[in-house]
This record gives sequence, C-alpha cells and structure tokens, in this order.
Amino acid sequence: MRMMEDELFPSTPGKVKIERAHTINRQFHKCFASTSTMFLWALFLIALTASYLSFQSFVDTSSGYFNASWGGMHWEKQIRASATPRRPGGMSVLLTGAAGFVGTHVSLALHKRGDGVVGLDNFNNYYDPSLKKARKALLASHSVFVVEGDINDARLLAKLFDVVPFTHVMHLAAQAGVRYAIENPASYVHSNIAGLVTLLEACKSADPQPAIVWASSSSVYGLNEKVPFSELDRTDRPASLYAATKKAGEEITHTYNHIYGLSITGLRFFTVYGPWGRPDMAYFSFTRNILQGKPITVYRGKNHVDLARDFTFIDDIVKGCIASLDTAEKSTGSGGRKRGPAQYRIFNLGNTSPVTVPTLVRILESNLKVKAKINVVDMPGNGDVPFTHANISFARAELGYMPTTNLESGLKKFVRWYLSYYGYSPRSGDIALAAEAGEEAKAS
Ligand SMILES: O=C(O)[C@H]1O[C@H](OP(=O)(O)OP(=O)(O)OC[C@H]2O[C@@H](n3ccc(=O)[nH]c3=O)[C@H](O)[C@@H]2O)[C@H](O)[C@@H](O)[C@@H]1O
Repeated sequence: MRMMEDELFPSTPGKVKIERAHTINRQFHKCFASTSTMFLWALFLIALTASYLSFQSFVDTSSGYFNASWGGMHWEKQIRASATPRRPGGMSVLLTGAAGFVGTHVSLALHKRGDGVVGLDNFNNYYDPSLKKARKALLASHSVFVVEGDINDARLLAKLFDVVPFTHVMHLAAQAGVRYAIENPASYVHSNIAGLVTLLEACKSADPQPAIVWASSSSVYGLNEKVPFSELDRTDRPASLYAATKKAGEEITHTYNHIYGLSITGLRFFTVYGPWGRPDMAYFSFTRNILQGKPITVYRGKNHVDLARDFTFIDDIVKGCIASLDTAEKSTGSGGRKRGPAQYRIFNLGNTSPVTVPTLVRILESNLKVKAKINVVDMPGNGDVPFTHANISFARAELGYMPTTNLESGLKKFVRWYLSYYGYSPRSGDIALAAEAGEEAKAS
C-alpha cells in the first residue's frame, strides 16, 4: 500500500522513478503510434481552438443579437412611453437599480407625481432575484418599464440615451452590503467602480447631459469617532472595500463634474430599511430567522459595547432623493464638452437618532410576538463599523429634508409588509397576527 502511494505521489515533485518514466513512455507511444496520428490530433486541436475563438468574438461583437432582452421597435416604444412625463415640466429619469429596494420606491414616487421613469437593473443574484422580479412586476403594474441590463453595457446605455433625452439620472445600481466584500471583492469593483464610470461616460456624451443624483453611503465615514458624522468630516479611512468603492465613487463623480460639467449630487444613505427591503440586511434576516425559530447572531463591539446604527426609513430616504432631483441644477456640458462650472453636492441622508442592534431585536420581537434566540458574538473584523450617526443639517437647509419615521413605527410597517408578502403560519398563536397584518397591508 505504502509503495503504491509512493509511486502515485512522489515525495519530491518532478522526481519520478526511472522505471515509471519508461512505462509512461511506452504508453505514450502506444497512444500516438505514428507521427501521422499526432499530426491529425494537432490539426484537430487547432481547429477546435480556432472555432472557439471565432465563436467568442462573434458573441462579443453581437451582444445585441444574443441579448434578446433589449432592442427593437416595440422595446423603444415601451421606453418612450415610460419616460414621458405626465405633468407639465416633469422630469424624464433614467433610474438604475430600479428593481432594488430604494430604486423601486423612488421609481414609484416619481411616477406617482407624473414624472417619466425608465428603470435599468441587471437582476443579479446577490440576493433572491424573485424579490427583484416581484418589485419589477409592482413597477409594471404602475406602467414603469424596467430594462434588464447592466450599467457596464455601454452599448445599451448609448441606445437608451439615443431613444430618450433623459433630464436626470438617478443612479442607485450598486453592489451593496458591507461584509460581502470579503467574499466577492470583484463584484464591488465591477458595479461600483467600472459600472459607475461606464454610466458617467454615457452621461457626459449625452446631448443634453442629464443631472445625476447617486447613492453613496454612510460607510465612507469609516473609522471616524466624532459624531454626528458631518459631510465636512474626513472620509479617507474606509473600513471595508464596499466603503472604499463608494468613496472612490465620490472622487470619480467629482472628476466628471470638473472635466465635463456634469451636475452631481451624492447621497450618503444611513442603513435604509423598510417594506420591500434587502434580505441581506440585519433587520430583514433577523425577522426571517425569528419567525422560523432559528437563532440570530448579534455582533458586539469592543469592551462589550453594543453596535448602533442610524437606521433610516425608506419613505424618508425617498423624500431626500426626490428633493435632490428637484434641486439639481442642469449639467453645463453637452456631447462630451464642458461649457461652464456645474453643481457638485454631497448630503447625508440619515435619521439622526442611532439605535443599538439589541434594541432593534427587541422591537422586532414585540412586533412579531416571538422571542428571538440570540447568539452574541464579538464583531468580526470584516468591514463593520461600531456606530453611525448622521448630521443632517446640510440636507435640511438645502433639500428641506426632515425624517419623520422612528425605528418603532418603521419596523412595524416593515413587519406588516413581510408577513403579507411571505405569509406566516408556523405556530397557531401567530396565525391571527399574520392574517391581520396581511389584511392591513392590502388595505394600505
Ligand atoms: O449605511 C450604509 O451605508 C450601509 O448600511 C447597511 O450596512 P449596515 O449598516 O452594516 O447594515 P446591516 O448589514 O443591516 O447591519 C446593521 C447592524 O447589524 C449588525 N449585524 C448584522 C448582521 C448580523 O448577523 N448581526 C449583526 O449584529 C451589524 O454589525 C450592524 O451593526 C447596508 O447593508 C449597506 O449597503 C449600506 O451602504
């Protein structure tokens, strides 16, 4: 046995016994008995490689042919219809990340007041794509059209600007999530850096150039300890790759503002939550686990200090986004040329009242009427920050931004939505709660 192992796995790599080498040689010659067989094999391999390469280049250059999800007269008609405002002086907005959490809410709000909205989303599987499809269906029921495509697709973006002279771009497409960057760093670079640049290239070349409002993040404050976080504070110590890509986005948008005259507004969102939210976020996954009787993990900071977040309800964020679009000045360039200085702004959109994670759990328990099974562990060093707290005086002054929903009432609305969307009946005592919540959600 030992001998067999030695033969199969020689202790020194490359040091194969002479007898074995002879055996291998014999087998090799058996296989390629004549030079003509070898020649035929080589020809076959060359032909295979050549046909693979030409197929690849065909796919690359003909993505329109293979990507049946966009293009054509009917598609253009749908884009135009969705982009056309229904109120005098209304905007025509290209909204990226439209099937995402914030994107869906902002699209609906814009549509509701008579603005034209065309959504763009790549429906990736970072979290359950069926939730994204359900959001798309919700938007479709309000006649908001969502294009399935990626912000890295320059041809698609050029086509969209060809079909519609968008007045505004609301850029919410991104690889979100702070801790997932450890697992998949490339996806942050793909969406938050490369995708952003591709989008800005399309915007700068458009004629007219749109004004751009986009989602940065509270995570850019990184390891800062001075609270509340102000837009004037330093943002050069990110704690995660996610934060670093959002910070890079702020610098990249500044460059496009400076060189091409694009009007830019960056919004630093603070832990946004609410109905139709993101399943990867703590309030959402805690709800799911609590209802399923599974344990939840609550992280704890240094010296056993509870972590805290300035949790901000989605309706308040939507108001901040719309106010940013309303107050955005026009870009000054056109067709890739700057014609004067353009607006560049950054705002915190938070709630200004941080709540600890254990308090978040208690509020969920009381809404769900189920006790959580809690595992408390030290915060892993994977990008998290101990607390966030927004100073919103700048947003208040410039946008009239004034959050009105505290975590108790916001989570109540979330839980109501969650129960109506997913349904819930594992324990008899909770069936009534689910049914009641479902009725209320339908009514609202
Ligand atoms: O404000 C922001 O900019 C960011 O807010 C959230 O990031 P985060 O605040 O980390 O939100 P959650 O992932 O929901 O975590 C909230 C809190 O719960 C804690 N947590 C999370 C997960 C978990 O299993 N246990 C736990 O205690 C986290 O440490 C954190 O303190 C979003 O996920 C980011 O995409 C966003 O950019």
